[in-house]
Amino acid sequence: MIEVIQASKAFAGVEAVRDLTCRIRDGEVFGMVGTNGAGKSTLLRMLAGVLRPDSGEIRIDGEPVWENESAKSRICFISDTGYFPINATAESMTELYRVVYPGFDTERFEKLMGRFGLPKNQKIRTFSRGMKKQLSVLLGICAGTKYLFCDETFDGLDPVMRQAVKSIFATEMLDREFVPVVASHNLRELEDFCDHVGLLHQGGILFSENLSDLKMNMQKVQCVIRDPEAEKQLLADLDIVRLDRRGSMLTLVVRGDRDVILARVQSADPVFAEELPLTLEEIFITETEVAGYDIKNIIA
Ligand SMILES: Nc1ncnc2c1ncn2[C@@H]1O[C@H](COP(=O)(O)OP(=O)(O)OP(=O)(O)O)[C@@H](O)[C@H]1O
Repeated sequence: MIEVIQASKAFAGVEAVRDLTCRIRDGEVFGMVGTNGAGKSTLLRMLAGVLRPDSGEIRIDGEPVWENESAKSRICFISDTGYFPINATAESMTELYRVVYPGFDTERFEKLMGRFGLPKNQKIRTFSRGMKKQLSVLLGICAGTKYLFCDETFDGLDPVMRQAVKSIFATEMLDREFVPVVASHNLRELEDFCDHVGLLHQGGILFSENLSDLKMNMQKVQCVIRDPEAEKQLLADLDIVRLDRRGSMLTLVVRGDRDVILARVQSADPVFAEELPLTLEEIFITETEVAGYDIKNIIA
């Protein structure tokens, strides 16, 4: 488990991370989202022991990570830019990784390279952006570390590749201790493979929630209620966090249990009522609006 306890980090007076506390549990894929400059990369670099917090603590499996080789040996960090030496090939990168990560699984790497159709001996500088990201992920997975920190590594991967990475993550999590932490701007991309999501804004964390709990506790319903009095009563009874009215059609985002909400809507004798899927993006937009943040500045 990773524990971040009241961590802060400033650069020349800019508070990149401010008094941030959160936990990343084993057995979960943790997604980190937020605005530009929210502090995601700074937090990831502190988690990886690359940056030292000005105050507060970062603990990996109970040990402080800063200047702790034992904690760091459990971490592989893929930065947003993905560093490859100028003439590097995938083959030469494996040599480098084998030195840094004694548990690097060469056989698995070669299998995955074949599955992804990536060339082993072509200069990486000639790869497309997406191919470089795929290679970074495969190197990171095969490093064999318990924790894999990915900074915007998945932004720009196509849906088929995202699905492939998701299934590899799932296999790794079944086979060994593996805890991926993925920072991204794109809620839709994260929704595909995260169990838990933390939303950062201006150096702080707005929410850190289990994705299925988030979804279970909020519902979206579209309905038309004929009787104005029944409609008024329905709206008064439900814990509505967002209401959109187009003519007689109501679209409601409601906090609470799905069955209870749907039964209450039915009891208002609707002409029409339908449950709609709620995306992670909508949940965050709603939650952040409730928290008083201007969502246009939060979701990139
Ligand atoms: N080395 C640095 N020197 C000075 N300021 C920095 C440095 N690294 C980060 N910052 C500042 O800290 C704040 C947080 O930056 P950070 O890169 O952590 O955000 P981010 O959430 O990853 O942003 P983005 O989504 O745009 O990549 C920003 O205001 C940034 O300018």
